[in-house]
Amino acid sequence: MTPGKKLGGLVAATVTPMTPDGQINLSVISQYVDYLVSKQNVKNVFVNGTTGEGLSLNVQERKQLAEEWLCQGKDKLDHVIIHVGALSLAESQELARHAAAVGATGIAVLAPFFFKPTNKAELIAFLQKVASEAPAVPFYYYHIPPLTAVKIRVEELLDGITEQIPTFRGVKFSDTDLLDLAQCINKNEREQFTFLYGVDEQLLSALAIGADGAVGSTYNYLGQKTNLMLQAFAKPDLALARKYQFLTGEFLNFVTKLGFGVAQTKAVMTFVSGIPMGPPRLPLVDASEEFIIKAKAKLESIVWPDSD
Ligand SMILES: CC(=O)N[C@@H]([C@@H](O)[C@H](O)[C@H](O)CO)[C@@H](O)CC(=O)C(=O)O
Repeated sequence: MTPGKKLGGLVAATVTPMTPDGQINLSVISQYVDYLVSKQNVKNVFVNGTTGEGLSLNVQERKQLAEEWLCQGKDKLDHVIIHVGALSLAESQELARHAAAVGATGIAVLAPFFFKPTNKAELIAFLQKVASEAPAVPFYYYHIPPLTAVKIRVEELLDGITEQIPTFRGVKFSDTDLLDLAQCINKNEREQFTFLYGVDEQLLSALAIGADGAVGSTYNYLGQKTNLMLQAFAKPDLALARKYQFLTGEFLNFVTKLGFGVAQTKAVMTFVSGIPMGPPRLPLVDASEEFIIKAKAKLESIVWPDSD
């Protein structure tokens, strides 16, 4: 890990490799780290999140995964952020303490989504009790209302947040409400929060309003192409940046129509990286053979600007 290096750029929301019989498969994580670094030029990971089926794993499995990513990523990755959100506050606190003990460079927590916080004060109270268990670890709020249905606006949440959560450093913003994101960035620029966008097909729009980077599933296999988009945006060569975004969008649009989620991401990662990611956990079910054939053909048919 690279202590002190500001979080930004691309963060791969890792899938959780599983054996054919559904146990977590720690043995391929070393290979996974090398693949992300060498083939995708991605040196930040977000472990046990949505793509990692974190909420479908038990506490022991989540700890084992966190440890393995931190151990294998030690001298290779810049940031290993561990998602420690859970419906049980006690479990979330236990995971936060563990992430701190094993050297996570950040922890993230989503809003509890069965009994939900109904207002800012309730949400902050929950987040604060988790963050305080890891008082030396940067804390990120994981905003993903399409899955949690907790729609408290982040703009409102951030107002005065460091008074209650001194370790608060930023947001993983997985929502399409770019007005909310823009207001967060506009108001908090001077506070140096980090805003990582989580809707991969719209990343360029988020960059335009000032996002520092992105966390997402596609950076597992389109990281290198998306890095080229980031470079084009920084240059700036907006026409080129748009081309990358449109092509990523073309792929996601295609697979979304076939039915696309974490199971399908695991299948795509398996055929792109050659690392067996295994099946997802119920209630998710394996991607169909038809999906795999069509998604592979689509991905291979895309002519990227750098390969023209
Ligand atoms: C709902 C969902 O899974 N969103 C993904 C995106 O990366 C998403 O897969 C991508 O934009 C394709 O739609 C991420 O925001 C999730 C994520 O970062 C995570 O796994 O924690």
